[in-house]
Amino acid sequence: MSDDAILIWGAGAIGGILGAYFARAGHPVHMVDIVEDHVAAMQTTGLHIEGPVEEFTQILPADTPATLTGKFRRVILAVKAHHTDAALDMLLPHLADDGYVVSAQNGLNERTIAARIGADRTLGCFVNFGADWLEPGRILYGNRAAVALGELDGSDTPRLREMHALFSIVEPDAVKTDNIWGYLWGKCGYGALLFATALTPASMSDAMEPAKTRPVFAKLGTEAMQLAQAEGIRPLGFNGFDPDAFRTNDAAGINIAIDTMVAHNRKTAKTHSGIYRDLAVRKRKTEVDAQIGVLVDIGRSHGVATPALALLCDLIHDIEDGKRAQSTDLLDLMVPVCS
Ligand SMILES: NC(=O)C1=CN([C@@H]2O[C@H](COP(=O)(O)OP(=O)(O)OC[C@H]3O[C@@H](n4cnc5c(N)ncnc54)[C@H](OP(=O)(O)O)[C@@H]3O)[C@@H](O)[C@H]2O)C=CC1
Ligand SMILES: CC(C)(CO)C(=O)C(=O)O
Repeated sequence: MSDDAILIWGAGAIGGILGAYFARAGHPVHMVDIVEDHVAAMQTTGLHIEGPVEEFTQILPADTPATLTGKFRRVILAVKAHHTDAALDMLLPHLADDGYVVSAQNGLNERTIAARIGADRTLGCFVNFGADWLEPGRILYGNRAAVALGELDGSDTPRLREMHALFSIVEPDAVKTDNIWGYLWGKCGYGALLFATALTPASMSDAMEPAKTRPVFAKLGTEAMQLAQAEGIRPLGFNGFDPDAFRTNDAAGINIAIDTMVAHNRKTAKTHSGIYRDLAVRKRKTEVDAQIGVLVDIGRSHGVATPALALLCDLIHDIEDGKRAQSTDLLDLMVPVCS
């Protein structure tokens, strides 16, 4: 017998918001996280969601992977992309035989998950709302933004409709799509721009706006969207990111897209990306290998050079390793490769 609860594996910024909203709406939810104080807070005083979108506190059943028991049919994975494999090692003993995993993450994690459990047990998901884990039991919900769910083969299934209805509790405009890979690749392009903003201490908007370093953002987006094309994917846009403008290297279209993304991110209480927070606040490794390194590898497999993405990867590694400090100089340093 499997447990009817929705298992949220990784109850940080994204997983925490999903779980709190689902539970408040009356759905059975079970949270899992490796941070013991956070698990204790969710069980006792509750998970506090704060910020401009909504404020509420939700007490939630929660466990660490070590104390969890039972099998679950519906699992939402929301750990950082470089923790996907380790989290799968821990969660698979709890996945029911007829169960499936939804990846509420950035990157192409659905490939990793599908390789472990099969594409038929993997549901695709794209999230672009902004959130920060502040401390045990406290999450900032910075802004609403695009969300999409889809089966990896584009089909419409009862479980897709069920998950779409659940995510619509959090984001009423969530989309049920037959092209989830298009959204995931669109986010790979936007994600590359976010990594570039994290080379600097500036907010996402302040880092992206200046004319002199726009060629860096233009080139990163173009490399990523040309890779999507090489993979046979039709990338999709959202919240200002315009994949076609980047793919075709249309300077006017890219400028409009950057202006729109800057305006979108001026409205969030989450001023800096998750990458910035990993580097500057949490002082830990980022998802760069799992998000940008993967793109460089995909480029190599197609014989497509990705000099800007490769340099971005190196610079983020240098910051992680303490060899360089976050600075707008690092964007300047990328300009010659991107012009
Ligand atoms: N935050 C945001 O605004 C957005 C994030 N995303 C993506 O969503 C994904 C999740 O990010 P986010 O919620 O910000 O990350 P967080 O770090 O806030 O949350 C992840 C949580 O999972 C925990 N964790 C790590 N490994 C395991 C494990 N093996 N088992 C259980 N729990 C584990 C982490 O602990 P610890 O901290 O100790 O590692 C942390 O508490 C990422 O891919 C991110 O890029 C996408 C859109 C927006
Ligand atoms: C900025 C954001 C929230 C997308 O809007 C993101 O995906 C991140 O922080 O990595």
